[in-house]
Amino acid sequence: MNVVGGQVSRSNSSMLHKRQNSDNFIDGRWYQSTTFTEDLGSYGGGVHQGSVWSRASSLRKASNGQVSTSELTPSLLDLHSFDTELLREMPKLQEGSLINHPVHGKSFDDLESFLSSAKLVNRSRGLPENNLQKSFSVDKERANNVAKIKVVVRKRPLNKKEVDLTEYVEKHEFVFDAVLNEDVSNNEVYAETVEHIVPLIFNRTKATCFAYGQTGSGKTYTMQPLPLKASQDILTLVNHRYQSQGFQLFVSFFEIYGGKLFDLLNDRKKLCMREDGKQQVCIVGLQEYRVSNVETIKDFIEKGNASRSAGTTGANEESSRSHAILQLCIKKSADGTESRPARVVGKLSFIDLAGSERGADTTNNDKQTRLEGAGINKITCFEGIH
Ligand SMILES: Nc1ncnc2c1ncn2[C@@H]1O[C@H](COP(=O)(O)OP(=O)(O)OP(=O)(O)O)[C@@H](O)[C@H]1O
Repeated sequence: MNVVGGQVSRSNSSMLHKRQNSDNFIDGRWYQSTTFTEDLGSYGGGVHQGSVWSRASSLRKASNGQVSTSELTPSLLDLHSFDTELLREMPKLQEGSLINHPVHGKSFDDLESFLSSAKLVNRSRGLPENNLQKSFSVDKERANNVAKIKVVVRKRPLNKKEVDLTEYVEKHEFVFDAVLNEDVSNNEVYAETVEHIVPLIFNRTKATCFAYGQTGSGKTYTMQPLPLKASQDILTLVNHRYQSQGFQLFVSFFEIYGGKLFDLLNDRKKLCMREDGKQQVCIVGLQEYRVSNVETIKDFIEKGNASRSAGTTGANEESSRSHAILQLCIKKSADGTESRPARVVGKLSFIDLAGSERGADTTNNDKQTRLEGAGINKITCFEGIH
């Protein structure tokens, strides 16, 4: 693999960090990438058939905590992820209608206080104080796009059916935040991607981790252990650092299959996705469960995984045919007790995307599998979701 720029390698592993170049198909192996985003507000999104969509510039939080307008580097893309809010089912809702509902926890109120207290608007644009209000609506919209993105590529070992085609592979250069070789364990993947984000969700942060890559590249293998490890760490914080502060952990799990939504923790009940007046995506009828011990979470995750739509493709015998979204939500009531309804404080979303499929991977597939593939590739664009 070609590498340019500085590298830092872990003393005890083959992890390589920062500014590395690689192919989607390198050294005869397929790669999948894990992307992690943190967001201060709402989410939108766009991933277009293997490439991450980015904007030319955005507000970005610097290491000193200030936000500045800057060009995005290739390794820090302004990708919107998508977020969901739970909505109780309402019998009179019409298909496709917009609905208003109390947005739990965050959004513009929190963001406004964040922006004004940090004087982000003035600092980032150099405007006089009295222009602050005038420019606020523009900045509010831009600040909603504030995102930190980390893109990590993991290389998997060849399987028995694969041959090493390294010498025939065209070389292309890409830049990632980290590249994890085939001897890196799932625990190390967790440490590299999710672990440091967990404490932030107790502080009004919503974050998304998703795996993206071709069918058979190892997305499910990589993603499946992450929510359980994150839950363990969340519960440790709830029971120790935040003991008696009224934080509660909730889990929900659903999939998008063939353009439809199914609740994986509620007998695959069909769900509706809607957008409210604040462009928040709402999953109507999705069940979420309060969890307070790791065993229960493990059971939920296993149950959800067992309910996922799976099939066989030319490239993967046990291919996920759906996009699966598992959310860990931290809530807290206003007074920290359980007597009042809890509101969302932060959320961690894990998205195991169905594999993007090349035509070459689907030549042996039957009609249903090909239609699934077309649907998967279409939905991967997240059109209509954000
Ligand atoms: N890092 C790894 N080490 C060992 N085996 C791996 C690794 N990554 C993936 N595999 C194996 O490769 C096969 C394909 O992996 P997986 O099902 O996770 O791919 P996928 O990208 O989720 O595919 P699809 O999109 O079709 O669902 C599985 O048998 C899995 O056990």
